[in-house]
Amino acid sequence: MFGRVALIGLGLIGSSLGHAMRRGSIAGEIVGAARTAETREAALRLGFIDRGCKTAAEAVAGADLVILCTPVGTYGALAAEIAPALAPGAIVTDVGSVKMSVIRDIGPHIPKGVHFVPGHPIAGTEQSGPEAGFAHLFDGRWTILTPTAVADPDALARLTAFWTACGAKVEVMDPERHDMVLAITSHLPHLIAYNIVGTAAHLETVTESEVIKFSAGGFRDFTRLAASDPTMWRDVFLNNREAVLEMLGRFTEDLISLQRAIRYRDGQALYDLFSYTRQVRREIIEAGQETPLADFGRHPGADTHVPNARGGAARKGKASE
Ligand SMILES: NC(=O)c1ccc[n+]([C@@H]2O[C@H](COP(=O)([O-])OP(=O)(O)OC[C@H]3O[C@@H](n4cnc5c(N)ncnc54)[C@H](O)[C@@H]3O)[C@@H](O)[C@H]2O)c1
Ligand SMILES: O=C(O)C(=O)C[C@]1(C(=O)O)C=C[C@@H](O)C=C1
Repeated sequence: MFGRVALIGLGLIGSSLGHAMRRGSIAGEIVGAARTAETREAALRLGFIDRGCKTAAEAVAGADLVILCTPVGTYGALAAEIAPALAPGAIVTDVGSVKMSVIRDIGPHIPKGVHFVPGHPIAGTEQSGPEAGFAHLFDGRWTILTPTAVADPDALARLTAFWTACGAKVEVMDPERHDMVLAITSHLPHLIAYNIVGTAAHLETVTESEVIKFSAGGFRDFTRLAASDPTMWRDVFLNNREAVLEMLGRFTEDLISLQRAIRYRDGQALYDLFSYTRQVRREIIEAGQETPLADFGRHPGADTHVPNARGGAARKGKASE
């Protein structure tokens, strides 16, 4: 499918892509860029690259497809570094968890004749580094592509075929909508996890009690998310600031409603919400995670107001409507 693919960053996502490319015989040669010899050696030993380079500029020379797999805060400097070395006709893409900032940071550096199509696989774990990857990470999961208005249709089609060959289902989305959707479905859950684990750990320290030792399953589920890579998530929150703050505002309002329901012993309100959320979970499982992305944000009785794919506004009413 591609003669030479350059992976910039050989952590969880870079290594998983390398393994997936091997599995599907997608690339003639996989070149990987990592700053440390230790990472390059691990990648060669694990067999998901053919050649390791110390710099990104070295790795992209002669590549037909270049995939940035580093934290989103690095993209501007990396794009500036690789720009002069990119081959004419190459496709540059990324896997970053935020899309507006990626377009802002990479877009201006892309030379004429090189095609830029941003992307984001909605698949991952709390692990990081070259040992963390595996070939089936993307199987049956969504990858969202957010081409700009000037994107080359052929490059978009080739990248769609690439992700499909890696096992993913592909959806094209407006980058602004992507950032709003992911703010509520991925970024906020991580923020909540970081916060609750931090609060519990602090409580344990100040009360000198064994809060964490006796932690229940619910708390342990949060600790998995809260173990995710600090650099990656720092960059996500700094680069999806507006959308996360918007969703955090809505979340806080809903949390205060719950607080009031508990204070005023409004069991019906609690029961109604918990029944609804249980149904959401069942629908996701029944759909085998195939719940359309456009369906997020439904809430019983809520006047949920979600920007639609064209940047306009789509109102969603009660779930039963
Ligand atoms: N972890 C997930 O669940 C997940 C899922 C989807 C997308 N993403 C996105 O994928 C990207 C990579 O995340 P990951 O989970 O693979 O992280 P990771 O920490 O496992 O890997 C990132 C790698 O990039 C390297 N790196 C950092 N700066 C670099 C630079 N300037 N030049 C070269 N290498 C550099 C790091 O040393 C590390 O090996 C991020 O943009 C993240 O937002 C992550
Ligand atoms: O499953 C996990 O551990 C993840 O955090 C993966 C997850 C997510 O929130 O679903 C995290 C960040 C991404 O950009 C995409 C996927």
